[in-house]
Amino acid sequence: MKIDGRHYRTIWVAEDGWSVEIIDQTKLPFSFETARLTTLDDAARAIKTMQVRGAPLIGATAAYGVCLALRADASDAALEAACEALLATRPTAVNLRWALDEMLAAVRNQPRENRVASAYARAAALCDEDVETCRRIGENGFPLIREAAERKPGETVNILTHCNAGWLACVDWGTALAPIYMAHNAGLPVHVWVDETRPRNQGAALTAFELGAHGVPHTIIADNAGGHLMQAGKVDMCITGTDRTTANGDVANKIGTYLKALAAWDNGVPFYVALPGSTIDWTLQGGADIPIEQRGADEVTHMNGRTADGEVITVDIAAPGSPAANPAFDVTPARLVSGLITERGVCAATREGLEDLFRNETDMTSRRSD
Ligand SMILES: CSC[C@H]1O[C@H](OP(=O)(O)O)[C@H](O)[C@@H]1O
Repeated sequence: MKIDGRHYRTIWVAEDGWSVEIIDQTKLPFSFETARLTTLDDAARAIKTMQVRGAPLIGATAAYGVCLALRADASDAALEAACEALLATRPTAVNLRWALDEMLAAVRNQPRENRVASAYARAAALCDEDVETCRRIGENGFPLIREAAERKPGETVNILTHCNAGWLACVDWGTALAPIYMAHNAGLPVHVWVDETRPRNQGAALTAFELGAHGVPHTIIADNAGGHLMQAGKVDMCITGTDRTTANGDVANKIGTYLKALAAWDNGVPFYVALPGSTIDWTLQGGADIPIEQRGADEVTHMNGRTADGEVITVDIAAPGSPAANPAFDVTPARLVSGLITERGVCAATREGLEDLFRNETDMTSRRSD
């Protein structure tokens, strides 16, 4: 998408033809900075520290992490070690495993002298595919917003989203935000309630940043305000992303998603989840088996922010010495999901719905377990 009129993806190969540039999302929204990855360790660190985040972008970064590793050593042992190191960075987003499977399939049977070129070609193709996939998610989700607008002519369609599932979570377009961009671009009156999304504030810092940059009307809200707004009839639908959706339609997403889905269910508000096929884990038959990342307590007890004189600092926000727990994701059962918006269409959050859309993808032979 565009930043100050210039088009960006979230990740790209630098002019030297081999190092990898990313938008450093830990600097947003107060500073737009890029970072250059030149080694496997750089790529692993970028994922682990959330310089890049979001399931599709984590996968894309891991793909280029394999490229950087093979430049240093294209042996079988180095390839396996690189995939193992990257897989260990964050456990919940299945796109990480999916992307590594794709890279292994592209290079493992290549002679060593061809591996680097094959890896860069596959990584570039994964990024191009993600852009097209997310664009199609936008196209397939757009009618849901248009129909909501037709039900309330002349009024604004209010959509609640949680965390960041926009173009900053992908290579471009995004998943949950893609239909919103399409609707805005088509002139539909949309407004987005943006959950701040504690503790890392991806909503307040990233979703608000990218919606503002694109001119989409939005309001940041405390995570705990969504249910109240739904009770007041101020939310027409919810659309979130997902980091891993199981074969039966259970959805792992940023912590707090489940509570929004419960509030939506209680208030008759449609709750949609947008995802690419690469986020479906066909090896899991239910959400109870999804690994939930436990991140550091400091993310809960501390907050980054900008002071009045423009300095970005980290402050304590909790009673000193109190322990804190930080599960980074939760699982929304399929029964609370109104529909899954994918690049192949919209389906029910059921095995049948997913298999109807992804029939040729359900072959388990190409999927490794975590
Ligand atoms: C399109 S995937 C976006 C997904 O990823 C976020 O998690 P994180 O920021 O920790 O990588 C969140 O769950 C979003 O819904």
